[in-house]
Amino acid sequence: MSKITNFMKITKLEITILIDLVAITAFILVPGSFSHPLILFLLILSGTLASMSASMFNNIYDMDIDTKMKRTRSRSSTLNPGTRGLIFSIAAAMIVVSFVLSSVFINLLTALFIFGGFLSYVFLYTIFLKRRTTWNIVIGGIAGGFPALAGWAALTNSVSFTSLFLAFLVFMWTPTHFWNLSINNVDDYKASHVPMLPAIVGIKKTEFWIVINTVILIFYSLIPLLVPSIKLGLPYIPIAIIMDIILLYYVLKPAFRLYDKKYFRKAFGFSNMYLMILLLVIIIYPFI
Ligand code: HEM
Ligand SMILES: CC(C)=CCC/C(C)=C/CC/C(C)=C/COP(=O)(O)OP(=O)(O)O
Repeated sequence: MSKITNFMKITKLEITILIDLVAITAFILVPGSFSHPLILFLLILSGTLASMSASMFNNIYDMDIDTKMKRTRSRSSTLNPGTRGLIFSIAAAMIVVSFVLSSVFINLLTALFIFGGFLSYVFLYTIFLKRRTTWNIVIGGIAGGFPALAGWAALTNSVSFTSLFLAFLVFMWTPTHFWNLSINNVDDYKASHVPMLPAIVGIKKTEFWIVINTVILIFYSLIPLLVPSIKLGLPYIPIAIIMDIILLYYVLKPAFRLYDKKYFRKAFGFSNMYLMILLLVIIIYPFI
C-alpha cells in the first residue's frame, strides 16, 4: 500500500483533481454537455494522465533541489537514481496515451490544449523559468489555464469568451495561491537557490504583491457582470462576491498579525477553497 501512496505523491494527485475540476467546469458550460458523458470521461482521463505525467517529469527534473527542501525531500523514497528510469518511462507513456486518447477520441484542438498544459508546466515553468526568475510562477501559471480551454474545446472544437475567462481566472488565481505557500517555505527556496518571490524580495514585499494580485483577481472574477456572453449561471456572481470578500480577508490578515507565517498558510488553504467553490457553483447550478 505504501508503494502506491508514495507513487501518488510524485504525481501530485491533489493538484490534478483541481486541474480536472477546471476542465469539467468548462465542459459543463457548453450547452447540451450532459448528453456526452463518454467525452467527459475521456477528457478527465486524458487530462489526468497529462497532469500526473507533467508532475512526474517536474519531480524528475527537480530531484536535485527536492532533496534539499523539507516539504519535498520525502519524494526521494519513491523517486531516486534507482527508480528514475522507470518513472521517466511511466510518465512518457502517460503523456503519449493522453495525447492519443484525446486526439483520436475527442479532437485535435483539445489534445493540443492538454499537451499545451503539459509543455508549459514541464518546459516553460519547470525547466526554463523556475530557477531563473521571480516571474516563474506568474508566467508558468498559464499551465493552469489550459484545462479550461481543453474542457470547452472537447465539445465545441473551439475557443470562447467563456473558456478564455475561466483560463485567465486560474491564471490570475495562481500567484495568490502559490506566493502564500512559498512564504512558509522561504528558507527552503533560499537554500536551493530557487528565486521564488519571498526568497528574493522578502515576506513583507511578497505580502504586498499577494494583496495587489488578489485585488486584480477580485475585479477579474466579476467581469461576467460586464460581459453577458460569459454565462456562468445565476449563483456565480453572488457567490464570487462572498468568496472575494473572504479571500481578501485571508490575504490581508498576515499584514495585521506581524506577518506570522500561519496566516499565510491559512490564506494558501483558503485560496484552494476559493477556486474549488467558484468552480463547483458553476458545475452544480445546471443540476438544481
Ligand atoms: C505555476 C503554477 C503553480 C505553482 C508553482 C503551484 C505550486 C504549488 C505547490 C508548491 C504546492 C504544494 C505541493 C506539495 O507540497 O506537495 C501546491 C499545492 C496545490 N496546488 Fe498549486 N501550483 C500552481 C498551480 C496550480 C494550479 C493551476 C492548480 C489547480 C487549478 C493548483 C492546485 C493546487 C492544489 C489543489 C494543491 C494542494 C493543496 C493542498 O495540499 O492542500 N496549483 N501548488
Ligand atoms: C492540462 C495540464 C496537463 C495542465 C498542467 C497544469 C498543472 C499540473 C499545473 C500545476 C503546476 C504546479 C503544481 C507547479 C508546482 O510545481 P513546483 O515544482 O513549484 O512544485 P514542487 O516544489 O511541489 O515540486
